[in-house]
Amino acid sequence: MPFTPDVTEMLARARADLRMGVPVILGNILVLAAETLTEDRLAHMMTLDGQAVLAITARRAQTLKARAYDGTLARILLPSDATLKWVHSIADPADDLSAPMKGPFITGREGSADLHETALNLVKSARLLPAAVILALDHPAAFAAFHSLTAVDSAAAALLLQANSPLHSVVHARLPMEASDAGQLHVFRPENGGEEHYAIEIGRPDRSAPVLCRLHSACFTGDVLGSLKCDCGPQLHAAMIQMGKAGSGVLLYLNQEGRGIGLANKMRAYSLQDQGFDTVEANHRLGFEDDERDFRLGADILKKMGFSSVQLLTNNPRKVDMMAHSGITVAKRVPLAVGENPHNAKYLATKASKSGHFL
Ligand SMILES: Nc1nc2c(ncn2[C@@H]2O[C@H](COP(=O)(O)OP(=O)(O)OP(=O)(O)O)[C@@H](O)[C@H]2O)c(=O)[nH]1
Ligand SMILES: [Zn+2]
Repeated sequence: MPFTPDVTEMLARARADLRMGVPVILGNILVLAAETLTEDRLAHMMTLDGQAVLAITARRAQTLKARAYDGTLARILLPSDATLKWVHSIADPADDLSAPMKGPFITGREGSADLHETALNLVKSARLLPAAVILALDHPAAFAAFHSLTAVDSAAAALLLQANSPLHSVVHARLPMEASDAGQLHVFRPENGGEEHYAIEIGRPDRSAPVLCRLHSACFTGDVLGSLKCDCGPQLHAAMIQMGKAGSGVLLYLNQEGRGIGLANKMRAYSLQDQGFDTVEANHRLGFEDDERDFRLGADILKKMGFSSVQLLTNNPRKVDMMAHSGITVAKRVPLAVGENPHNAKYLATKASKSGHFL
């Protein structure tokens, strides 16, 4: 039926619901994001039949010393007297150092954890802390209808959450900039209701030759505020100036703030960095991988714009590999080492030693 939302659209609703603290139904489980859970909803859930669990990633479980029987995740059984503070202290590492004794935890290993994994991917895609309170329901459809909850087919959701959503060009217009007065800004919108991404085209690059290209991930703190904690702002500006001088180039501005964890989680990571953890350790303590970005969308945008070969301005080997795997030839890697200062020297050293960045 043309008016009925499809699974992609239901997933977008589910993301919005979870961000507001509204539970959603995935297959036969009830999912509540730990970050946005409220006292009322937790209390109501505890009146329902069944054993609720708090699903966290194996990364977070490692910090908490909870057994992760399910590979990528752990299912901590909710005790009958579980409080909101208990849930939050497991999901959020903010007070790990001041209140380290959180366990011992009893973790589940019965049955499949596939739905729990999909639920965590959904919560991550909503840019929330990767932790969810989950309860299996006997009659999910009736429960969803009674409480007006968004219900999503779990198998289709699992596939969609792994896939790269198709992007569509929305508009492009002339934009004279300091780096070049022959600029154009293109806006691309994904079908899944996620963040838009931008391409800044400088000059009229020849589509049949390798274009000077930068794949830049959004960094509000570095790009806009001039933060000294990273090198993003200087890299953005240096790349634009280099393209301006060369007379042509394309800069992809991908809205993947905080290496794909979102600004709120990045600020949580910064707080942990102030407690002494490096950029990679901070992501892990929050329950994320080092880098949650999907660079395939950069290759998609280039193809949509008619490019097949790039001279890539980067120090990140993953970006080079992804281009090659996605059918874009990297004719040359152009190093982009700018913006080192006393505040970010350790951050840059960690990227080189732990993430394999070229120096
Ligand atoms: N999670 C997290 N993200 C960070 C931190 N510092 C910077 N970022 C984010 O890291 C991303 C930096 O992206 P890029 O400029 O593409 O940098 P890169 O992956 O090092 O690759 P190149 O600059 O191309 O060499 C941005 O999304 C920033 O918001 C941090 O300490 N933690
Ligand atoms: Zn940055």
